[in-house]
Amino acid sequence: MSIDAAAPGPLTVHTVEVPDPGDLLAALPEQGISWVRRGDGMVAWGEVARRNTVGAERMDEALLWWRRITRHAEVRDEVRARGTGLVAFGSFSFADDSPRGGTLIIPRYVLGRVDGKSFFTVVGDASTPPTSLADALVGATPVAPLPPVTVDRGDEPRWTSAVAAAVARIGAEEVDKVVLARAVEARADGPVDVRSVLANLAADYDTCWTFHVDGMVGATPELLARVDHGLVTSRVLAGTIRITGDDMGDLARAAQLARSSKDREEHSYAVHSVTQVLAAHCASVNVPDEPSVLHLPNVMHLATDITGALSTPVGVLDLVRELHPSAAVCGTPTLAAARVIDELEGLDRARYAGPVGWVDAAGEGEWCIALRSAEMSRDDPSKLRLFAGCGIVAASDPASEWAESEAKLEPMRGALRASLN
Ligand SMILES: C=C(O[C@@H]1C=C(C(=O)O)C=C[C@H]1O)C(=O)O
Repeated sequence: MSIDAAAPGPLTVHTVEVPDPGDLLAALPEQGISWVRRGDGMVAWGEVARRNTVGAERMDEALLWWRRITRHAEVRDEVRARGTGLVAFGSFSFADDSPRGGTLIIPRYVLGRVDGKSFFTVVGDASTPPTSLADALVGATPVAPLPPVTVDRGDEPRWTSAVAAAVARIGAEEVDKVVLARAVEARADGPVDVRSVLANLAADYDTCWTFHVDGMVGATPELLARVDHGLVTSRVLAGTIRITGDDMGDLARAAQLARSSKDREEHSYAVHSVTQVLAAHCASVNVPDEPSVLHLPNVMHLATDITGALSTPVGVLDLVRELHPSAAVCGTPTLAAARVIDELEGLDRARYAGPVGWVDAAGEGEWCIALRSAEMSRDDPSKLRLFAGCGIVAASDPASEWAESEAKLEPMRGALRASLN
């Protein structure tokens, strides 16, 4: 089943090079789209068309729609770099049965910077007059400062008993690994301007992808799939410790993380699930023998960058469809883990832990997993729902997993400058 926006007539797309705009997020009008990492990437605003889908076929339907539109578009691309020409941004629910489904959005304007080149794209139809960047920004409102925000603490006994139940199900050999998540409500004294949240996330988590697509906002470290000139890359994260601020102690704990058999086991499931999918589409896949340790301001993760040269004619969204849900956010084996999640979690994850990213007309693009994130309420701009989850294996301890989930909530709580309720 799908909810279709009227299919637009043939689109005309024009990308030009522009002088470096400086801070991309500072240029973003209210409610815009963000895909920014280390200061580069894209911001986008206005909406030419969107496709909302729900159900198990949500990504397939969105992809078909996208292919139909790109086939008919007239594109004049004077820059020819990553993200230029016609692009769509999207976000999809974690679960097949989530009413939040998924969406692909074609924005009217895209401002981007990649490899030192800045570009501006305008999407319209044959009757759209030429628009400069300055024209496109007319009427943009200044960023509203954040009102005071409080965040719930969450129900520790309930969640830790779900973790204990998951450990028991693993002990009973029903699953090897399962990822359990939880959500906390954030409430502000007034409307939250997503741009101040994005600015804080980008400042604090520069190496993560600071995203905002269709009300889903966050700074994720996990790359599900990037396709660039036929080369596919995926960054698998699984196995986590929190940063304490004591540098020597944290370094020792990083070394411990790299040796920990519990974390290595959790990590290997996630690497295996991604490698299997990529191997079906690449002549060879490069998987480092040992994971590295990724340092973020709040946590450290075991990380493996998997790469391959595509040997079948698939695009990034085909890969995303096959990779989701990876063992990093669901578990192993996938179907059994999804069932345990359904039974123990008691949560609609909505777009959390689902794919978020962008795709271009050639099917290339970059998609991450929507982690360290929050869903903004559609009805009330002063409400958000923050999510975090943890991979549970046989050796998991419920209290440590709670502490880990707290650390994973930190990016969004920090970006909201929230106090605990
Ligand atoms: C589920 C989350 O993170 C995932 C789970 C991890 C783990 O359990 O070690 C690490 C990174 C992510 O793959 C989250 O941030 O909410």
